[in-house]
Amino acid sequence: MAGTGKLRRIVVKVGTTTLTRENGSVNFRNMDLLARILSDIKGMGYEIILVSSGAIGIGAAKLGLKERPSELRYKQAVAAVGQCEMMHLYDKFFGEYGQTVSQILLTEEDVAETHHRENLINTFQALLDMGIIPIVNENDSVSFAEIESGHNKVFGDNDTLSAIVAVLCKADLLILISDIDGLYDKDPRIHPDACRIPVVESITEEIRSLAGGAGSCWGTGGMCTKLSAAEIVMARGIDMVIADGGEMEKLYPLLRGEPVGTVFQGAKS
Ligand SMILES: Nc1ncnc2c1ncn2[C@@H]1O[C@H](COP(=O)(O)OP(=O)(O)O)[C@@H](O)[C@H]1O
Ligand SMILES: N[C@@H](CCC(=O)OP(=O)(O)O)C(=O)O
Repeated sequence: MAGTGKLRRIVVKVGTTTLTRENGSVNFRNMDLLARILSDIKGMGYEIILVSSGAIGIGAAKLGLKERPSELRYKQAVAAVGQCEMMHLYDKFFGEYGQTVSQILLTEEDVAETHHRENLINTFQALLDMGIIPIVNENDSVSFAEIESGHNKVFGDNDTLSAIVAVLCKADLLILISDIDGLYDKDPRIHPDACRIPVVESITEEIRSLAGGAGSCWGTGGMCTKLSAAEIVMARGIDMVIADGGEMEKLYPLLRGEPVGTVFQGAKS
């Protein structure tokens, strides 16, 4: 696990719930903190790939909408506005900490088609070689898998997308930053007595039965898609951690191997 071996390449996924508030406004504090900590961690010698949700949430904030649009074409239009604004903010915040960022927007076909996939892997490698932080999102204005699908597709939400990116880039660790510090034995928003599960060794039916949907109108997928992501990376021997976006400083002890959030242990070969 983190902190114990030659951990080097980390995929970090951040959810809409960390980048925006429930009232719909952009959480600049969290975006700035994320940029500062990831820049710092990169300075410690790690390679960082950021998978960021938030195009629709940040687009809605920019347009003054009070809730996520429900019609597909409006979601896609809002995502087109929000992706631009989100990258502007990342460029600004990461720039403050001396980093260059880049944008990679993906659809399912980009990963499924061999030639596209190879190009994609080469692009990630070249960016990392140049010390640039790739920031990935689904290409929401073109693809409707993620923003419409629910949990049943192989590709179709940023939790799963981050797992696919982690596998493509042969990452050592996937960190999902959410509005909650891990998987609980029931949804803590509904059950205040819920207990956090510190370590998961395999995604059993019992573990699946604990996962509920998104906790707010801004998040999508909830724990269901996070467990799908865990299943993908664990099968490839990659660890995954769910960590709390409200306690981002805990990424430091996490990388020292201290117990943080819920750790999903990758299969040992
Ligand atoms: N068993 C569970 N343990 C923890 N959180 C759960 C569980 N079941 C459902 N959830 C919900 O999942 C939410 C996080 O997922 P989501 O809303 O999609 O956020 P994100 O934007 O980080 O992807 C939590 O706020 C919580 O309400
Ligand atoms: N691609 C969409 C995010 C969809 C998604 O998976 O959101 P989240 O549950 O916040 O990770 C966007 O950028 O708004």
